[in-house]
Parts: sequence; structure tokens; C-alpha cells
Amino acid sequence: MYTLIAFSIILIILSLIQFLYNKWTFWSRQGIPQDLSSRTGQPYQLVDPEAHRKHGKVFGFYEGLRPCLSITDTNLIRKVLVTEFHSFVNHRLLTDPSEIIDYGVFFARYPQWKRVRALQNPLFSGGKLKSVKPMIEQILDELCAKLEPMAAGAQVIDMRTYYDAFTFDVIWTMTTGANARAIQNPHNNPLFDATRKVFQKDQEIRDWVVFFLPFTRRFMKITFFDSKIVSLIGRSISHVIDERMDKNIVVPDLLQHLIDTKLTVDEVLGQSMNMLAAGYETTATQLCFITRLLALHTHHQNRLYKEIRIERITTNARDLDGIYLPKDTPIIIPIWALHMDPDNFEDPEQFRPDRFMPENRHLIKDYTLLPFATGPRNCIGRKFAMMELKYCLVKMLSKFEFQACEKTKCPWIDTDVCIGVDEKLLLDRLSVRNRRRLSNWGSVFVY
Ligand code: HEM
Repeated sequence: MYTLIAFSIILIILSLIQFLYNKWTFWSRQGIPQDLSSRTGQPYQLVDPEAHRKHGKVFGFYEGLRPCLSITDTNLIRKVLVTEFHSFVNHRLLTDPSEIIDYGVFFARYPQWKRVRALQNPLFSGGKLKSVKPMIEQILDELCAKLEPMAAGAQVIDMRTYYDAFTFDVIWTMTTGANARAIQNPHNNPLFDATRKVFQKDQEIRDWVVFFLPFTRRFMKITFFDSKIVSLIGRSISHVIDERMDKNIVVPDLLQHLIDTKLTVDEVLGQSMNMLAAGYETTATQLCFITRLLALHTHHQNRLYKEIRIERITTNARDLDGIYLPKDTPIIIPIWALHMDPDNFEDPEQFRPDRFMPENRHLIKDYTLLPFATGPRNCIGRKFAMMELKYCLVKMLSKFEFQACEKTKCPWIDTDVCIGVDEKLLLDRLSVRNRRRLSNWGSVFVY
């Protein structure tokens, strides 16, 4: 009897080893280098370039049992994002269909994605962008007015908060037609606070479950975004919709456009939340990043950037240049590793904005510079974000001078730039103080 039990246990253990061995050799069996180190909780901008330096431009890794492919090979990037787009239409499944944000264009799956994307493209046309310029200018004036007394008073401020407040006020006004007044009141503003928490709270357990044990999510009722926070944001947007319906108010903003396109209420809510999530933290992070670079390289102040990863999953099982990819395999295009590859940019860690000037554009190889991705599913807010960034920087630089101090760190060493999981972004600090020799100019010290 005991012999039988012992034999069964050994058999189960051996089968399990065989099963795991099969799963975790998926890439090596195809001759693709594989990275078995734990990549959990590590900032992408540190692990991605290092792994690509070690394994080359294509390597595989595993999230739990699921094989994922990371690529910086420009030929494969072209295929995934553009020429063979139909096989890689969808983003990775992070949200659950029960979550309202799942209706949003970022999370929507084909063919639903095609419909909601087409409905929203007109919102980012040249004419529409022109119409939101005065709104951005007004919010920028509020930002400068808030910072000016601080610049005059040698006060230490948390500049990350003010950039967050600026981009939040802009996107909230663009979405709902109402100014959330986060710049005026950044520390006691439940809506702003809730939205920041979506990005800054400790996401580790959620990430772990979503990435490694996706099948347990329903059973454990774990959502990718904190449901209490998301429902507070949802209630605020619903309130605006109800008020408009009741009072027959028509405001020419994103929300109205969505209501007019006859989307369901849940779809309207999902799109609005999506815009808020996609349009606020990304742009604020860029502003912090650029401000730090400018502070460290004062000679460039008169005259950008960091990113997230692009992720897609395979629509069906298929072959990509001889690499077999099962259905739903995540393909990761680590933008940071791509931009930091010396094959693409000479001395990538040197801040040389000249390389992006029009006269040098021809030196940039195709598919090596992808801050907003490319192809049919690129960033819908690209032009809007560029306009907002340029306006903000021009205005800030006309009023203030960013100065580095001994605490100023190089952004890619200090800042964890990955989206959604980063608490360290809060440490991005600026202190503002008056510099007499620059007469009425303030100086912004970047930590
Ligand atoms: C500097 C700021 C920004 C950066 C670096 C950025 C970057 C990106 C990237 C890399 C993607 C993924 C594209 C892909 O998977 O191929 C994306 C998607 C998206 N972005 Fe942005 N973005 C920024 C600002 C904005 C703003 C301001 C908005 C809205 C007003 C926005 C809305 C979106 C949406 C809705 C998507 C999903 C598009 C889709 O799936 O069809 N983004 N963004």
C-alpha cells in the first residue's frame, strides 16, 4: 500500500517536473534565447535594456507559465505594429469584462476596438485640437500663477504634484468640460487624489495576480485597477452626464462627442475613464522627465522624453519570421530598450536633443523611435500630448529657470518610469526659489 502511495507521489512529481520543463523551455526549444530571471517588480527601464544587451534583439521570457516575446528588432516591430497588424491587434488583457474601463479604447478588443477607435479619431483632428488651445493656455496660466509666489519665496515644492495637477486639470476639462481645480487645491481634492492613486498606489499584488495567475482573478475578485477608486471616478463622470441629460446642456467636449455617438452609458464611461488614465499620467511623467534633463543640461534649456512599453498579443497562433507564437502570446516592444540601443542611437545615454532636429531626422532609422508607437493602433492622443507638452514647457521656461542641485539625479537612473506601478515618481521634487540676478525670473530646482 505504502509502496503504491510513494510510487504515485513520485509519478505526480515527475509529471509536474515534465510539465514545467515543457512550459519553461518553450523558447529554447525553438532556438530563441530565453531569460529566466525574475522580472517582477523591476523597473522596465533597468531590466529591458540589460536583458536585450545579454540576449540580443529577440528573446523570450515567462510570466508564470505563459511565454512572452520581447523584441527590439525593427523588422519584427514593423510586422507586429504595421504590416501584419491584423494578427496583433489587441493589447494584453489586463482588465476584466466586468470592469467599466474595459470598454475604453485602450482595452477594447477587435472588432469592438475598431468601432470605438473610429468614433474617437475625429476628437483628435487638427480643428478639434485648435479649439482646446485656449483651455490649455488658461490652465497653464493658473499653473504659473501658483508657482510664481513659490519661485519668489525659496520654497521647496513637490513639482511632480503640480505637473500631475496640470495634466489632470487639462484632461478632466477636455473630458467633462469642468475644471477639477487640482492646481488650485492639489492636496485636498478627492477626485485628483483618487486618479493619482490609480497610478501610484502599490499595485504589486494586483500586477502579480493579473500577470502570473490570470485564471484566479474572477475567483479572487481582483481587478487590475482598484474598484473603489474607479467607481469614484465613474460616479463623478456619471454625475456630469446625468446633469447634462436633465438640464439639456450641450458642451462641445469629449464627453458630449461620446454621448452624441450613441455609445451606451457604460461605453461612454469606459472611454472617458480611459482618456483620463491614458492622458494624464503619461504627459505629467514626460514633463518631469524633460524638466530634470533640462535642469541637468542647462545649455539645452533654451532650445525629450521616456516611455512605456508597447504590448500586443497574438490574435491567433502564428509564425513570426520562423518563431512559433501560440494564440494570446504577449509581444513586448520595450520602447526604452529600443531607444537606449547604441545600434539605433549613438551614445544613447547622452542628452543630445540635436539628434531629433529636422536636419538630422533622416539619420533616424525606421522603427527605432517610437514614443507613441506606430501603425493603426498608435497613441490616439499623440498630437494632443505634443501640443500640451510644448505649450507647458515654453510657458514654464519663459517664466522659470530649471536648475539642478546636488540631489538632482539622472532620470533613467532614479526614476521608475513604468506606467501604473510607480511610487517613486512621487519623489520627483522641485524646489523653486528666486534668483535675483535673473531679475523677476524664478529658478526651479530639480531634485
Ligand atoms: C507624452 C504623453 C503620451 C505618451 C508617451 C503616450 C504613449 C502611448 C503609447 C506608446 C501607446 C500604445 C500604442 C500601441 O499599443 O501601439 C498609447 C496608447 C494610447 N494613448 Fe497615449 N501617450 C501619451 C499621451 C496620451 C494622451 C494625452 C491621450 C489622450 C488624450 C492618450 C490616449 C491614448 C489612448 C486612448 C491609447 C490607446 C489607443 C488604442 O488602443 O487604440 N495618450 N499611448
